Amino acid sequence: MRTVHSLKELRTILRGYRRQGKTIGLVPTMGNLHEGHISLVRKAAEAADVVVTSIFVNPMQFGAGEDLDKYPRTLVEDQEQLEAAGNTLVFAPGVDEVYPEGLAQQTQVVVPEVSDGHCGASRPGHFEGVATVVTMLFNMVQPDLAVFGEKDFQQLAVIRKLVRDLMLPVEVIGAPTVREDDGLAKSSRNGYLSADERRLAPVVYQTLQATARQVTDGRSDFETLEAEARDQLSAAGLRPDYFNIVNSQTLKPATPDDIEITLLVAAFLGTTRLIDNLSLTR
Ligand SMILES: Nc1ncnc2c1ncn2[C@@H]1O[C@H](COP(=O)(O)OP(=O)(O)OP(=O)(O)O)[C@@H](O)[C@H]1O
Ligand SMILES: CC(C)(CO)[C@@H](O)C(=O)[O-]
Ligand code: BAL
Repeated sequence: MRTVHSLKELRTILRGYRRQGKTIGLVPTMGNLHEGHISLVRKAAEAADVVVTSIFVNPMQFGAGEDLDKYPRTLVEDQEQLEAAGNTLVFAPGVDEVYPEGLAQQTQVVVPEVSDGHCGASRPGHFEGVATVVTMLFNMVQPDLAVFGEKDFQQLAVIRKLVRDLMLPVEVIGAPTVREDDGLAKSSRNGYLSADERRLAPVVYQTLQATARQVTDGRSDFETLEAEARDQLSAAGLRPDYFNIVNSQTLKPATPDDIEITLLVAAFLGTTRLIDNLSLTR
C-alpha cells in the first residue's frame, strides 16, 4: 500500500490503474480510523479494483471554536489499519495542497435545503465545507464509486444531492453504522470522552431505540415525542442539541402519512458533540 501527499503523484498513479482498466473506489475520511471507517474500505474493495482512502482534516467544514486544532491526527496507525483491510492507496494531502490559495479564495459548493436544519443549523457553513471538499476529492481521484457512512445521515443526503444536481459520474454507496457492543456509534470524537462520559454515552442510541419503538407502535405526535426524547437525554446528563423525527428522503419534519422515517439526534456530553440516527419503515 502506498501513501501519497501530492495531487500530482496521486494523478500519476491513478492514470496507471485506469490504463489497466481498473475501477476506482474512494473512501473520504478525516483519519483517526476505527472499525466504522474500515467497514467502508471493505465495502469499496468489494465493488472496485482499487481503493483510495483520503485522510484530510478539512478546515473548511469546521466552525470557529470547534475542534479543528485538537482533531486527532494518527497517520501511522491509520496506515497500518488500512493496509490490513486491503486498501490500495492513501491520499493524505496537506492543507496547502488542497487549498493553495487559502480558504477565502476557494469556490464553494452549496447544497440548499438538505443542508438546512439538524447539523446544518447547529454548524453554519459546515455542509458547504463538506460539499466543497467532497466535490474536490471527486475531481482529484475521479472515482467510479465512493462510500460514505450512514452515521453521518445528513452528510450522506447532501452528497447524494450534489452528485445528482451536478451530474457527477460517481456512484455513491451508503454503509451502515458500526457500533460498540453497548450501542454507541463508533466515532473518532468518542476518544474525547472521559471514562464517566463514556459510560453515559450509550443513552444516545437507547433514546433513539425507545423513540423508534413508539413510532413503530403508531404514535404520530412527533413534536411531543421529540420533546420527550430531549428530556430523556437531559435527565441522563447530556445536553441535547436536537432530536428530530423526519421523512427519510426529504429530511423535513415527518408527517403521520410518512412510511420511511428517520430519527436524527445530536447531543453534547461535556464538550463532546455526538451524533447518531435510526431509520424505520412503518
Ligand atoms: N461508526 C461508523 N460506521 C460507519 N461509518 C462511519 C462511522 N463513523 C464514521 N463513519 C464514516 O466514515 C467517513 C469518515 O468520517 P469521519 O472521518 O468524520 O469519522 P468519524 O469517526 O465520524 O469522525 P467524527 O467523530 O469527526 O465525526 C464518513 O463517511 C462517516 O460517515
Ligand atoms: C466526508 C468528509 C471526509 C469530508 O471532509 C468528512 O465530512 C467526514 O469524515 O465525514
Ligand atoms: N463526520 C463528519 C465530519 C465532521 O463532523 O466534521
